[in-house]
Amino acid sequence: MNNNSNHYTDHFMIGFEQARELIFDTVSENAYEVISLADSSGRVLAKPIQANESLPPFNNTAMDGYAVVASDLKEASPEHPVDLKLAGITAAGELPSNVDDTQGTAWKIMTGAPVPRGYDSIIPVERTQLKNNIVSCYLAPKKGDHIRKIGEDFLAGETIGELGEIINSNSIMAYSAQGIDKVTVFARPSIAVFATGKELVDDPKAKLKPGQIRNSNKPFILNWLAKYPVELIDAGTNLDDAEQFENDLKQCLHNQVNIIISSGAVSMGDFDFIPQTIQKLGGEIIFHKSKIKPGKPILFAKFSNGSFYFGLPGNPISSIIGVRFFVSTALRKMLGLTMEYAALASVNNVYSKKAGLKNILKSHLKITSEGQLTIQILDGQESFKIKPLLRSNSWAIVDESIEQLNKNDKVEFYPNHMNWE
Ligand SMILES: Nc1nc2c(c(=O)[nH]1)N[C@H]1C(S)=C(S)[C@@H](COP(=O)(O)OP(=O)(O)OC[C@H]3O[C@@H](n4cnc5c(N)ncnc54)[C@H](O)[C@@H]3O)O[C@H]1N2
Ligand code: MOO
Repeated sequence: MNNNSNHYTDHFMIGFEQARELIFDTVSENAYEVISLADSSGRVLAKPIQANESLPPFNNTAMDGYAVVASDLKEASPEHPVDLKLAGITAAGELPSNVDDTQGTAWKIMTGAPVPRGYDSIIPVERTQLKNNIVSCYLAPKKGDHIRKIGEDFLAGETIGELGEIINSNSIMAYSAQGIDKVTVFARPSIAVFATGKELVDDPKAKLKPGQIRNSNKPFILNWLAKYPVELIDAGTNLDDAEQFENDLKQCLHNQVNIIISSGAVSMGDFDFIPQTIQKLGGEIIFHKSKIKPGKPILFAKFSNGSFYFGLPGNPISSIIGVRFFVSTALRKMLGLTMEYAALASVNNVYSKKAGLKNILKSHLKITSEGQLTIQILDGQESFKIKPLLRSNSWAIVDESIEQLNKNDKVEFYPNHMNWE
């Protein structure tokens, strides 16, 4: 029998929201680094970005057509065209020579070309006819028609990227339009992932011996985290060898890995060596056990070198909940993001649970033909059941006190992945 130190936490289980807030408050933001814009998709801005230049940088035309003086064409209509003298032609990328007297003239101009000084509107080429250098105009334009004004999109100096914003393809277009090729972002947190359990088999080709199962938690955890800007370390599978684990953990601490994750060995079993090893190496257990099902025995600890530890319960669904809701919270803080909040959907089936723990349920969220968000609580909620995940795209969160959900009740939910756009 081991002297499991987590007995003392049996009578105290931290609430789900409280645990996540505590993680968010305990963890600090990562250091900054400057990277090239081309490599920045999915990274988080650590410094705001200002527009270098006004855009458009000059007044230009939105149409292929003629720059004209609107007051010359007041009487123009499809039945009574007004003739103007052709004064010149400019393509996009060219600078027009300016005309002294624009009155009574038109300047041929292509989309994107600067509007020559003295003209105040554009008429599209299809509303005109050109013959012998005379432009017949079939339209009375309003002053400013089809002119894209200097600075109408961006003004030099305005903030176009806020601290904590995630860079996506849209931001890459905007920053490229500004000649910005470097961005300051939060450095990727390093995350080491261990699986523990003597019963685990990593080799997919190996035939299972009695008592063995395949390791599914580690592939999930590595894959889930790979969608975010992190540096992943597969720290191996520990076959319940506490001494080996102690050495591996020492190595992680020596390398100042930001987040260390293990699945398994945090509960009440004789080989649940994670809490003791953490304490032996000077780690402070901040909480062990939360009022949730599945995932109750989750452990969060910190080390004086700045590394954080998440001991995820070994049952597959419990380990998912550990990364989806607890590790993710630390990750968000390290990357300068805000906490995530749940959204609401209407339940479309009846679901019963015991009062006491907050349930986090495998669910299928969909948009109905009426445009409503509905959520179905899936069958097979036990924490060892993996198959329902194949239908599951979200997690419904049902409060401690609730014993039954009825059709059309509102329930909080989170998608499987954090919104990262
Ligand atoms: N006496 C008690 N027993 C248990 C309690 C309790 O409060 N009192 N809590 C139960 C709950 S809830 C959970 S969750 C588990 C958590 O246990 P551990 O974190 O110690 O995990 P293990 O015992 O190592 O494994 C649990 C279960 O999960 C399977 N497993 C483990 N790792 C993997 C992996 N990488 N891939 C796939 N499956 C994995 C393992 O074979 C076990 O079946 O404790 C309960 N017991
Ligand atoms: O709560 Mo354990 O995490 O149900 O399987």
